[in-house]
Amino acid sequence: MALFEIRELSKDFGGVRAVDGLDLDVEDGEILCVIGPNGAGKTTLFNLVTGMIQPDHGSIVFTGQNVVGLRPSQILELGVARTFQNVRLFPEMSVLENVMVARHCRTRSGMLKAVLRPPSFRREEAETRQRAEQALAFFGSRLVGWRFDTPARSLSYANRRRLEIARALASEPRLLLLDEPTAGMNPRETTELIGLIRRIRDELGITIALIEHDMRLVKGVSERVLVLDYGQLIAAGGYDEVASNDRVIEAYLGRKASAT
Ligand SMILES: Nc1ncnc2c1ncn2[C@@H]1O[C@H](COP(=O)(O)OP(=O)(O)OP(=O)(O)O)[C@@H](O)[C@H]1O
Repeated sequence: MALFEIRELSKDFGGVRAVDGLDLDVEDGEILCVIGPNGAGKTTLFNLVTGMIQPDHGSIVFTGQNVVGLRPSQILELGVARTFQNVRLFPEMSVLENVMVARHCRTRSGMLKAVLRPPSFRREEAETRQRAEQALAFFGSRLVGWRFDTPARSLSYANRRRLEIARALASEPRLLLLDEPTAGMNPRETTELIGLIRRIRDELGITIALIEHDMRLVKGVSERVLVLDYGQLIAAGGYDEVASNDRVIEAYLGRKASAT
């Protein structure tokens, strides 16, 4: 059984059909890239899958459960985490606090316990801290040590993007959705991220789907590439297969000369 099954998924915005009758399976443990020209429906697809918007038609089944109609927090609890095209952190909170907060979906203590601080709360808090530190340690020396206490707003852009991924990891997802993770990164940082994405899958067993415009990353990391155009799946396969597909060249690569 696929980890994720999408059937006949459609979403309209006024007169625009952003996602148009999409059928799509994501296999457990794969690294998948979703590409396509601007406005092809990639972000809308991620928004539908994470419950941020509701489809007009179709089903989205994650580990056997239809998640259409669930709230984003419920979908996160089931194990689908994401990052955003525009980094969304708590700028005044520290690096460590940003990640600890993201574990909220895995903790049980409520407001009362946070005020009274019984032993069960302190145990849970210690575990939350430890798990957050583990998620940050995944990025080598970049987000650890003195950086734990640094406010997120003072991080470099690349480190903010890494912190967003650490936040998603801290929620212990089975499926991680990354929306343009290399936006604003230089070539060296992009190469580093390719290695990191592979490690997330290999070491943590997390299935990864990413939207990306940077073809170095798409080529370097994806085992399967899906190409959307006008909300429809026009091609799927390995990078080389997709890159030589006439419909893709016409719809996407032809319009983006840098995609080689
Ligand atoms: N909230 C919205 N209201 C109205 N139209 C929207 C909304 N969200 C997306 N659209 C439209 O739906 C279509 C698909 O947009 P979407 O952002 O999903 O594309 P994309 O492939 O992610 O593009 P990009 O690569 O530029 O991020 C576009 O025509 C867009 O203008």
